[in-house]
Amino acid sequence: MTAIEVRNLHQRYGRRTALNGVDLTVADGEVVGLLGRNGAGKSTTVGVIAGLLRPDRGTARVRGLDPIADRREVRRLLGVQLQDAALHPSLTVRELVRLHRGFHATGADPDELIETLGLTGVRDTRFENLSGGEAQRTSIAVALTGRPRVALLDELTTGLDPEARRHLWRVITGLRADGMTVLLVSHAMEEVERLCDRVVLLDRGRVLATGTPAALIARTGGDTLDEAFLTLTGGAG
Ligand SMILES: Nc1ncnc2c1ncn2[C@@H]1O[C@H](COP(=O)(O)OP(=O)(O)OP(=O)(O)O)[C@@H](O)[C@H]1O
Repeated sequence: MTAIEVRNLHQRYGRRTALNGVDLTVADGEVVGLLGRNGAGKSTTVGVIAGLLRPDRGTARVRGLDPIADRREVRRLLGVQLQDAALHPSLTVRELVRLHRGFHATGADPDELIETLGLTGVRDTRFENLSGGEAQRTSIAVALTGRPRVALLDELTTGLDPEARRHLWRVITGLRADGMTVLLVSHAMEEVERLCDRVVLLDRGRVLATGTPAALIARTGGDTLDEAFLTLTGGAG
């Protein structure tokens, strides 16, 4: 079964072309990194897959379902963590996780999830008073409340301290072992090398390269994914 299938996506914002024919496939159980320079079109792609944005052209499918036409079914399958998630500011971490858990017929135990994300110490703190990293982890907890089969994680660990980042990598590795599929937007190449089976590199709204991290490194003749990224996007030197 294909978890995510994106075909020929085109999206413009006014005169700016954000997506210019993006194709992307994520197999069930795969962890795929979506990489690219700022403005390459990663969040726009995620927005289309999440059903938040109707593309000008092209299609997105989540386990064969249309994110807009089949919104209810897709919501059951999909967990979405967005950059700068706007959660209700005056609710506490625990209230937020419980509230979102209530949107799903089945799902994770809220207190277990709070513990897993390392948020027990701030579970009674309002969202508006959390630190950046705590707010980020709360948005991930909210994305995982329904035990999604497919997760879209947009900048999973941006703004997290090194310990929290490593902790989260272990969380994702564990969820993956349980069969969760992940599309991970990331600028952190170490994270991508550790977590991802495959990467899709976007550049100016097109797929520039795709393959395993090791294959991209080999293809560019460098030693690290950082170098491969810079070589492929023309940013080296
Ligand atoms: N709502 C919008 N209105 C106008 N332009 C937009 C809008 N959203 C995105 N864009 C533009 O579309 C392009 C792609 O943006 P997108 O957010 O998808 O990039 P990204 O790869 O996620 O970038 P980043 O790494 O900075 O998060 C950018 O040029 C951006 O300025």
